[in-house]
Amino acid sequence: MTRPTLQDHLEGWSQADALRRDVADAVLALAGAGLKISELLAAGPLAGPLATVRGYHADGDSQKELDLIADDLVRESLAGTPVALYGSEEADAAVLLDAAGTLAVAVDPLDGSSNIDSNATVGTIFSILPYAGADSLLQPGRAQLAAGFLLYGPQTALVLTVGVGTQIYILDRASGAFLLAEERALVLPETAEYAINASNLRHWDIAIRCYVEDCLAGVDGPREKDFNTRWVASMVADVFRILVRGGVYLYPGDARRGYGQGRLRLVYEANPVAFLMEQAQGSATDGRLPILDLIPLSLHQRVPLVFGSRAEVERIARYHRDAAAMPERSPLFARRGLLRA
Ligand SMILES: O=P(O)(O)OC[C@H]1O[C@](O)(COP(=O)(O)O)[C@@H](O)[C@@H]1O
Ligand SMILES: [Mg+2]
Ligand SMILES: [Mg+2]
Repeated sequence: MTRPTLQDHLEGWSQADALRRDVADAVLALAGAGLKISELLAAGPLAGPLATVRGYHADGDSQKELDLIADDLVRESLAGTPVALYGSEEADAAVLLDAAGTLAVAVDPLDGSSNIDSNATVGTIFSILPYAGADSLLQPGRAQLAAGFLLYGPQTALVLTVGVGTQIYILDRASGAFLLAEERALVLPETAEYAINASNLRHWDIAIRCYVEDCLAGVDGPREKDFNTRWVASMVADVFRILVRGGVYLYPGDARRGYGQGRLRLVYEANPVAFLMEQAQGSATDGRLPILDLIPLSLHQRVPLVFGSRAEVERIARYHRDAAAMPERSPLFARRGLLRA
């Protein structure tokens, strides 16, 4: 079976449309950077001290050696493409690459960087917007022209949307090309799997506690079915799993200092993932509004994030909107509660 390459697929989509061709150029450049990052990760310690902490963001998050190398590789790959503005999770401000360019690109060069030295899956997330001046990266997620991520696992994958479904490509190492593996990824609407860092349980608000409590109660609780937990601590790996077999991912705001709006960044992480989810018939919310409708106020703004199978995302949003929707409030379930504060 001959599979289309990423390049074939993008050429078929862009045809003679100038802006689409620019998007295709940017995506191919990002794929090229991804190939280099995947080679570094495959070599691990043989490629140097990739997990060594080299600095800190203003909000206290550490920057590892590979965070910085990946940022350089991505920025270099975009030079010479039609990208005007490059914003990176690793830099305070966006940089102008080419004032004549048509695109603005926001990148999380390495997502899941706490996993670098554990030989677990990490990735590179990107969001492509039309360039409209210095504040281009503050457009709402609905304005995205394309979004996706590279995943560095047993397979190196590229998950992409240009607004026509969500595609999955796998790197063919022999040719160096990304080959189409799934033309229309679809997130199952229902699931019995959820992903959350449960060590933060005591800091969650009542809606999140109630949701997780319902799942943990399994067949004996109000959901009347058993759930399974999955948490990779690499959002990209959780996104990929949800695309192939459903599930829901939660990184809510919590009561820890600096975590009122959760951990994930709207521009670099939540918007591209929300676009991929919606294009795969999943959904993404901050607990109240669809992520793609939010208007970013600053480049590094964090946002509570819940995405995945539609029925679960909708349930969690309902718990936030309407306390009465939480089964925990029912006197019957209250007697069985596992996690009561
Ligand atoms: O360590 P925690 O709090 O469980 O957070 C893990 C989450 O943080 C992230 O690693 C954030 O991304 P970065 O590695 O780019 O900072 C997500 O990929 C992951 O789901
Ligand atoms: Mg990240
Ligand atoms: Mg990162």
